[in-house]
Amino acid sequence: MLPHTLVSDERRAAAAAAATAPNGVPTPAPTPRIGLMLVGWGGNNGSTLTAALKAHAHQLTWRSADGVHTPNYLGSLTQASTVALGTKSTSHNEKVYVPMKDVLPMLDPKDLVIGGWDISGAPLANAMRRAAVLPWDLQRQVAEFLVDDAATDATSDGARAPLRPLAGIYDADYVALNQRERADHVLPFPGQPWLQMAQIRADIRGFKQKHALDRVIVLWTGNTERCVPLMVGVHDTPRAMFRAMQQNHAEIAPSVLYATAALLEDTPFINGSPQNTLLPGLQTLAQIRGVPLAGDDFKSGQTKLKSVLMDFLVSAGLKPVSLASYNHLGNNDGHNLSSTAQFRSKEVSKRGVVEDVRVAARENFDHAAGPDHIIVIKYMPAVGDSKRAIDEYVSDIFMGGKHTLTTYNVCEDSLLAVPLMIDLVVLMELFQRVKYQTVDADGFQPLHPIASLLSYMLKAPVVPARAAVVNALGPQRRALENILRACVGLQPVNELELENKAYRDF
Ligand SMILES: NC(=O)c1ccc[n+]([C@@H]2O[C@H](COP(=O)([O-])OP(=O)(O)OC[C@H]3O[C@@H](n4cnc5c(N)ncnc54)[C@H](O)[C@@H]3O)[C@@H](O)[C@H]2O)c1
Ligand SMILES: O=P([O-])([O-])O[C@@H]1[C@@H](O)[C@H](O)[C@@H](O)[C@H](O)[C@@H]1O
Repeated sequence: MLPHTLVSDERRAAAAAAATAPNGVPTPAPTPRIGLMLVGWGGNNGSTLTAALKAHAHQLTWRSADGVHTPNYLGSLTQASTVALGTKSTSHNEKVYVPMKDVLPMLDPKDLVIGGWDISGAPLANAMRRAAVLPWDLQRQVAEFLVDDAATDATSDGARAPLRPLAGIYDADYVALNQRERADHVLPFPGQPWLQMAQIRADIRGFKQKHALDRVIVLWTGNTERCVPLMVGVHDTPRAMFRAMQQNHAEIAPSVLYATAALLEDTPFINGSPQNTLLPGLQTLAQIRGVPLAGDDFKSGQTKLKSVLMDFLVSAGLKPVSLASYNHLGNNDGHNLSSTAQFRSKEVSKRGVVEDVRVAARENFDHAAGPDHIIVIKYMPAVGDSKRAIDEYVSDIFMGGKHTLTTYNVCEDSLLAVPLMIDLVVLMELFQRVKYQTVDADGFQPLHPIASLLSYMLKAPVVPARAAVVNALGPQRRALENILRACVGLQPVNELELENKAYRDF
C-alpha cells in the first residue's frame, strides 16, 4: 500500500487562505448550505429527524414524568462520541479525547435544510403525531416550527405554509399492499419510470434553488421494497438501466428511480432500507460521475448488538452454532414488513451481518454451514415504534461444553435510527470534501464513490468490488476514527502502544 496523504478540502483551503491572508489570519470560508432530501419524509424516522433538529435549532425544552428535558444527540457517533488523539505528556500518560465532530470541520446537523418526498401527503406536523415517537409536550411545541421558512405562498391567514412532502413515486408491486391506503400523494405517470425519474430530478433542482443550497444529499428512509432479481441487460449497466426505464420495464423499483435521479443531479444517495437499490448499474453510474453512494439498511438495534456479540464470540475462540433472532414491533415499518416479499428483503440484510466473522473463523465453522441462523419479525400494533428484540446465541465451548447467551433488547426504532441518519449525512458531506494523494500521483483525488466508510451505520454495507465486507462494529468504528486521524496527520490507532510495553527506565 503506497503511503498517501489525506487532506480535507477544508484544511487545504484554510492553508491556502492563511498563505494569502494579509494579516496572516485566514478569513474563514463561508459555511456551505447543505440540503437533505428524505424519501419517506413523512415516516416515523423522517418526521422524528425533522422535529428533533427543529428542537435543537430552537433550543426547546419539554417535560416528561421524569422532569425537564433538553435536546441531545445521544446515539450519534459524530455528535455524541469522542476520538482518542493521543496521550498527555503527564506521568500517568492520560489519554486525550476530543468530540468526533471537532476533529475536522463537519456540518452542524441543525443547519441542514430538510425536505423530501412521501407517498402520504400528511404535513410534517401531522406525520410527527401519526408516528407517536416524541413526547407530547415536545410535539406540541415543535409543531409551530414545522413550517416552510422559504415558502412564498403563505396560507390565507398569513401564516407560513406547513412543511409538506413532495409527491412520491408509488408502485404497489414493490411495497406491502397494506401501504395502499397511505398512498394519497403520488406522482402521475404510473408505470412510466423515465418520466417519474425526470420529475425527481426536477424536484432536486427545485429544492436546491428554492433554498439557495450549495449541495444536497438524498437519503432513502422509505418503506422496505421487495428486492429485484438482477437481470443482465436491465440492471447491470447504466445504459441498460436507462433503456429499461425508457421501455417501462417492470423490474425498476421506485427506490432506483430516486437513486438514479440523485446521481444524475450529482447528489449523493444513501439507502437506509434493505432492498437491493444499489444495483451494479447504479454503482457504475456513481463511479462514472464520481458521486457517492452508501447502503444498505440502518444498523440501529438488534443487528447492531449482533455485530458486536458475534465478533466477541468468534474472536474469543468460541464457536457459535446457532443464532435465533426474534422481534416484534408495531410501527408502519413493521406493518409493511408483515408482507412476505418485504420481510425477505429485511431477512437478507439481518442475516448477512454475521458473514465477516463467519469467514474470519472459517476453520471453526464448516464452510457450508456456519451457525444456524433464524430471523423472525412479527407485527404487533400495540408496541408501536418500541421494537422488542429477543436473541439467543448458543456456542460450542471448551471440552464439549455449550454456552448460551440470551438478550432482551427494547429498541426504540426511530430514536435509535435518527442519530445514525444524522451521522450518515454529516459523514457523507465530509467525505465528499476529503481528497487524498499517493506518492506516485500528480494530484489529490476523491475517495471511492462507494462510501464503505459509512458501514458502521449500516446492516449490509455495500463496498467497492474488490473490498471485503466488514460487519463487526468495532473495526467499522476504528476505520472511521483512523480516516479522521489521517486527515489531521495522526497515525492510525493500533492499540500497540509499544512505548508502554518496551523495557525502559520509568
Ligand atoms: N430503527 C429503524 O427505524 C430502522 C432500522 C433499519 C432500517 N429501517 C428502515 O427505514 C425505513 C423507514 O423506517 P420508518 O420506521 O420510518 O418507516 P415508516 O413506514 O414510518 O416510514 C416510511 C415512509 O416512506 C413512505 N414511502 C414509502 N414508499 C415511498 C416512496 N416510494 N416514495 C416516497 N415515500 C415513500 C411511507 O409513506 C412512509 O411515510 C424502513 O424501510 C425501515 O425498514 C428502519
Ligand atoms: O437494526 P435492527 O434493530 O436489527 O433491525 C430492525 C428490525 O429488527 C425491525 O424489525 C425493523 O422494523 C427495523 O426497520 C430494523 O431493521
